[in-house]
Amino acid sequence: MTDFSSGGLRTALSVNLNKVALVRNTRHLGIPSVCTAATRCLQAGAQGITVHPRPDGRHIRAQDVADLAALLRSDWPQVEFNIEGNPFQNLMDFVREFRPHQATFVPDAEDQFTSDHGWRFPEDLERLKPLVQQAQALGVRVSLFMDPEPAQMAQARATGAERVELYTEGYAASRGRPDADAVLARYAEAARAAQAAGLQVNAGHDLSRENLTDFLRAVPQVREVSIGHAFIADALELGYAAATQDYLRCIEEARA
Ligand SMILES: CC(=O)[C@@H](O)[C@H](O)COP(=O)(O)O
Ligand SMILES: NCC(=O)COP(=O)(O)O
Repeated sequence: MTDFSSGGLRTALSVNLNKVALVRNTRHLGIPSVCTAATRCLQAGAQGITVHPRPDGRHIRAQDVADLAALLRSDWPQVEFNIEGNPFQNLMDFVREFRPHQATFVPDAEDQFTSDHGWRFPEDLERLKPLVQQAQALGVRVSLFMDPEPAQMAQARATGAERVELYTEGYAASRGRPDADAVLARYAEAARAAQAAGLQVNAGHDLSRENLTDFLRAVPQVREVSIGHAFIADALELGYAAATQDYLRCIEEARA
């Protein structure tokens, strides 16, 4: 949950468990467990759990979503559950069955290597509206996965969605390049445009311990970062608890 206690906004850390499931799926032994991973990260202070149950089941599968929903409902009721996916594929089935706190609409093809673009407006506006309404009628907040384009944010809001998630691969890839400052400024501009349109802002994709603090210092009022690939890579070396604490420290450093 976002913490307003100090008057400022503390960005929530939502751990994406896709890659725990990816490793688990390489044997029929049930380990590593996504529920154990979630428990360890939440015990260490993470504020949310994110999963992306892709149609091909390459990592997170329907049973994982069911198990995590039950775990959070029973043991961690204050923790945000965020389910990502394409609402024109299998996402709405999960939204209807599990009613997560948030559904992140991602325009991925079924066979896509990984998420690599956001929604486009006006092309996607009319077809997204009814799905946003369906999710919200179930009490589910909707976040739209978006490229950092300020001019797209007013129409993103016109879908009825409450949030956008800025797709941050472009930021991560720009680090160390001559245009890095300009790229980061673009993300800040996109966030301000989103907020001016009445949207709250999340961020994710290729965020890491190396790039997270600078991003949050430059981009205002980010409500939630969802981090998976780099987080799980760090957890393989440090353990879930130490990795969680490192990422929480990165978030805190951005507030200093
Ligand atoms: C939407 C997004 O950027 C990520 O959350 C996505 O879940 C990554 O998917 P993979 O873990 O399958 O690469
Ligand atoms: N929405 C981004 C996410 O959940 C995880 O992306 P990544 O950290 O695995 O690139």
